[in-house]
Amino acid sequence: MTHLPGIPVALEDALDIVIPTIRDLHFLEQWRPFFQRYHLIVIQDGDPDRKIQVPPGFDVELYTRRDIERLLGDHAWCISFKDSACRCFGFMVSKKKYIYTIDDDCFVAKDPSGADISALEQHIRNLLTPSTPLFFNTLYDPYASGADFVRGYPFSLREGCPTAISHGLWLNIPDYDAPTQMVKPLERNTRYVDAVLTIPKGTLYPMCGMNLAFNRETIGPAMYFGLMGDGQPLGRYDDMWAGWCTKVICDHLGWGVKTGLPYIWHSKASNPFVNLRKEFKGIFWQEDIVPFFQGARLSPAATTAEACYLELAEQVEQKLGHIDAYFARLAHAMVAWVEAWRLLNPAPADAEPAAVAAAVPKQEAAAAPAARAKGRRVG
Ligand SMILES: O=c1ccn([C@@H]2O[C@H](COP(=O)(O)OP(=O)(O)O[C@H]3O[C@@H](CO)[C@H](O)[C@H]3O)[C@@H](O)[C@H]2O)c(=O)[nH]1
Ligand SMILES: [Mn+2]
Repeated sequence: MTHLPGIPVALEDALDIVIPTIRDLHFLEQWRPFFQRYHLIVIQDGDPDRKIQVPPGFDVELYTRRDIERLLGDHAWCISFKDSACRCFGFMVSKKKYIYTIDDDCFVAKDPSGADISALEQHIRNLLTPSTPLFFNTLYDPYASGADFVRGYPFSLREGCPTAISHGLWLNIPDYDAPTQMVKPLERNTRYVDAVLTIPKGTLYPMCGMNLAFNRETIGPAMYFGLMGDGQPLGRYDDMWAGWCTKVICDHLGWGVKTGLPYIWHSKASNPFVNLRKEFKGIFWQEDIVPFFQGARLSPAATTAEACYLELAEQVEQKLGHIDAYFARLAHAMVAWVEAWRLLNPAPADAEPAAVAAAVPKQEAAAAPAARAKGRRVG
């Protein structure tokens, strides 16, 4: 990968890697050259007493369900259990400016030349260069080396917008929904497309959490992966929910979302029948959810991700509550998430408090346990 002047190839002091897992973490061995210099936050889902194997030499902070309950107290209910959505707890406990999240069945992919892809380096490049959501550049990423804005691109727009999210893709097992997986069980993604695109303002997209990086200081408070898994009617829409909420907020606040490079190698196809059971309500609910987000409007007073998120939570309850009682619970969970984010990331003393108390339903409001997040150091 050719170096971009002024863009660092690593951000070990400014980026944490978040991994949700129900498995041993032997996959890290292949990422060692790329990840060893970073702090890893592992969210161990399922049985908190299971001892997961972590290869030696990594700087790992491990959190189990028991830690989540301990640190969040009565707010812990908003963090999903038995679903990869639990990863968002890692976003909350991190203290770094950037987050990279990856699944434990994702490995280092190779580009067409056969070279290992430095996924993290490409995500850092995507995040540290501007996005172009207001006007589409037909030669893809104008900030990439060997590319630029094409003729007719307004010069007034060439500074671009700050990038909030970098959405990477996957070779081998594509992130298909269960019905598609069932009719195309043998399909593998072998196409390496050498492009990074800004998703235009006003356009939603299906965000996958498998290979994702974002600016935690800007869009982090809205990167809630919803109420999924155990006890919930929905699964495998965790990243979709976060993607729809954050895209509406990025559009409102003038931030950009990029998709494309880097690729990782997704090695394991999860069971399509289990996936269908998790997804099926989402498959028809999303025909109402997507128009809701397409029509969502935020007020000019909402100038932070947190304030935007609370406005969205109210609209979710008002406009999706008729579909199923789940959406009122999800709206309350969105508010509890913001409250929990505040518990672990208190705003600086001179910051303006955004009105939350009014939005938090009494039965789910909670005493604020004094908590500086501390997981168990492993490795
Ligand atoms: O209950 C669970 C199940 C899994 N995990 C961890 O989450 C990731 C993803 O799990 P897996 O690779 O088995 O599932 P996929 O279907 O490939 O995941 C993709 O589908 C999306 C649905 O949420 C998800 O965003 C994608 O990642 C692994 O690290 C598991 O260990 C878990 O923590 N809890
Ligand atoms: Mn997987």
